[in-house]
Amino acid sequence: MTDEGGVFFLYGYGGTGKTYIWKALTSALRSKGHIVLTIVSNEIATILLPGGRMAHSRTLRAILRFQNPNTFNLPFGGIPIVFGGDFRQILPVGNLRVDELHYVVQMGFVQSQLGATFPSQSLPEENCKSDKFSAQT
Ligand SMILES: Nc1ncnc2c1ncn2[C@@H]1O[C@H](COP(=O)(O)OP(=O)(O)OP(=O)(O)O)[C@@H](O)[C@H]1O
Repeated sequence: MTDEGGVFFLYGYGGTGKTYIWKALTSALRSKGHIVLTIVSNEIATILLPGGRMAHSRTLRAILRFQNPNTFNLPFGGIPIVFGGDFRQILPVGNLRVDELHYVVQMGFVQSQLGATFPSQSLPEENCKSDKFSAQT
């Protein structure tokens, strides 16, 4: 990651290494003195990330209030943001099947005008099927 910031999206099946990358990123940035907010969508996920906090309006308002005249036109005012997750793990909504929900969210977010402006990285499914990590952990 450069010092220029940006918005990124990290995506992959369960067990492919998303949390591992977020933890590594968070530790690397905090060790350099940067402020990193780890915001998650459900209570259980707060224990997975160091300093994890539930997303709520107060947190989001603080992010959206950030103003820098030099980066005014950039998404989120130029704050570096790494979105991520696995849409297959979203809890059921109404009568939608998991694969339908996954499709709806992906189309609405990744394919949106905003989603089209930032790089999206998908972790390979083989990561979770292989035992290549188990020898190292
Ligand atoms: N690059 C890596 N090197 C070593 N171990 C790794 C690496 N990436 C992931 N792992 C290990 O693989 C396992 C699964 O990774 P992780 O929990 O990050 O996956 P995940 O995509 O966040 O899964 P989930 O979506 O189910 O939360 C963990 O035990 C993690 O420590």
